Amino acid sequence: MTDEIDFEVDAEDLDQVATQKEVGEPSLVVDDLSVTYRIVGGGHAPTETAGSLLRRVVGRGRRHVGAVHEVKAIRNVSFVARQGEAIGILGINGSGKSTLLRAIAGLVPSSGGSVYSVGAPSLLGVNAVLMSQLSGERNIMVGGLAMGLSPKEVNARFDDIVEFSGIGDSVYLPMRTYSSGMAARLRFAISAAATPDILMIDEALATGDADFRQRSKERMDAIRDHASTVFLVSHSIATVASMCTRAMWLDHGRLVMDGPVGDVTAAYAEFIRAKHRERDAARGEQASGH
Ligand SMILES: Nc1ncnc2c1ncn2[C@@H]1O[C@H](COP(=O)(O)OP(=O)(O)OP(=O)(O)O)[C@@H](O)[C@H]1O
Repeated sequence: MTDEIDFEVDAEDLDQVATQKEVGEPSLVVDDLSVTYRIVGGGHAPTETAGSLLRRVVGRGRRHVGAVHEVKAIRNVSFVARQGEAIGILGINGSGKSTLLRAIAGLVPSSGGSVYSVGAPSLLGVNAVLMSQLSGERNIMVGGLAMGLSPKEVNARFDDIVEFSGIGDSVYLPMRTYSSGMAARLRFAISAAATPDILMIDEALATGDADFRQRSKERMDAIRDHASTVFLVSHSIATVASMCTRAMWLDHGRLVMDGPVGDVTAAYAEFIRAKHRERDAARGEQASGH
């Protein structure tokens, strides 16, 4: 867990508001879900103090290289998502946002609780299958297959994906040559090419321009029209406010707030402002030598 606070509070581009749609049947039930990562080796817990480090170094501590420690990334989270909802997931670094999506997609095992879903939730996020040494073209195939499309379906949608991403002829170059914005736009275009029952997008929209965001929003709306649910992880309060109808706020793996997007983004923005004030005050004290 870091105490880094690296995201905006002010909505500089709230030109759009998420389209309200009639919500339908439950698409996903998350019941008392917990996820614990077990880390083998490394030798020390992240909370280690100078004292505990000294004890360990001089051999009186119990920890040793090869020790296992646990990170409770998700703690007893429960909610029901419905068809037609666009749900933003907010929280500072390390609060458990990606882990929650990965657990819903079945990519990490849960240590407690259950997830029930209609269809298979599809996750194409920052850490997804795409490979930097392959061209965008090959990655469209790899990503499309990972989203559940057949090779024929991927080929049929290839031009649309390239056009949506706006990367042009760069699609034939290795992805490692892309800017982070280009890569993020391509990932989003691939994930949005399928219409899964539950689409989960991890940090894909942060780098697009206004035009790309508008197209993304339209695509997310179209997916929701198909009785699907969209989850969107973002560090940007403005993105969640403009793309989502509902928001969840995670902190230390706990779901601290879940409700209409306006209420949650307002409370979360206040929390971030308070963190900024704390940090500035601490810096001020340091600077004045206290
Ligand atoms: N594969 C892993 N092995 C061990 N610990 C992990 C792993 N992935 C995440 N963690 C830890 O689990 C906690 C939650 O991480 P997660 O990536 O889900 O948070 P996040 O809110 O998505 O963070 P960020 O905003 O920085 O992407 C953090 O303490 C992180 O260090």
